[in-house]
Amino acid sequence: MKNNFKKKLIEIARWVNIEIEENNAAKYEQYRNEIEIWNKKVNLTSVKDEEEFMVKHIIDSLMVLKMIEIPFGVKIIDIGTGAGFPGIPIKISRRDLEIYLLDSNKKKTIFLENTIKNLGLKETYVLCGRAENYGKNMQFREKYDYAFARAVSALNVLLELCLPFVKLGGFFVALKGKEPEEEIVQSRGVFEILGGRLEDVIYYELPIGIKRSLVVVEKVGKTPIEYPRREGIPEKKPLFMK
Ligand SMILES: C[S@@+](CC[C@H](N)C(=O)[O-])C[C@H]1O[C@@H](n2cnc3c(N)ncnc32)[C@H](O)[C@@H]1O
Repeated sequence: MKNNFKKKLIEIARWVNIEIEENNAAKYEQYRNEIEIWNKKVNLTSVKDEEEFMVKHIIDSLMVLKMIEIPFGVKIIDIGTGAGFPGIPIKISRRDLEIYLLDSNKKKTIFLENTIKNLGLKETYVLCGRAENYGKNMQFREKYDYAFARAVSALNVLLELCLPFVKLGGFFVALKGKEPEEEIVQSRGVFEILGGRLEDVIYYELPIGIKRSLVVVEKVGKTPIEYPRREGIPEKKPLFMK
């Protein structure tokens, strides 16, 4: 029954010490309903089960707020946001944040525009296009306090796509699986090339025992202007140190 959604979400979130307010739970329900409707025509998620949706999409996104102290009112970009993860759940819980949702898939960005309007989320903006192109545009380059990315690419590729957006002193946070170590080793030297420094790896567990991690990278130097390379190259020829 629909009314159970809010109660169930609040309860599941409490298993991992996340407190969801009743009115925000209603927003999450509305968001889920939007996804369900649009999923018939746009491939937004393969997660159909309600509880799985709560855990793998909503709670997993909110874990970022639980694990990292994000200051009031900062500017965030979610790169390869898809249906809005982690950006939209983060915005629902933290209305003070200014959120940019970037994705290259036009249909997904139409869904996002529509959903933001229906949910009444302020200071939430949708960018349609490739991270490689936006990252070269001075209007967006080194303008964000935080960049997030979940399920987009391997870490060495993500560093090239995401670090250009981050201000000096800001952070790029990659939402990764339970064993990010191999990707971190593969990214050795790449952090430095792009002006990053591996700050922390945070491990956590979702309510149904799924293990995940956050790779936190601080922006300590400017990203050289030749990065990101042109569209498709970061993925095709990831930066790699021998
Ligand atoms: C597997 S989905 C993940 C979506 C969401 N972050 C999540 O965790 O559910 C990856 C998304 O990244 C987008 N994407 C991949 N490469 C991109 C790029 N270079 N620039 C912008 N978006 C990109 C795709 O269009 C897709 O929507």
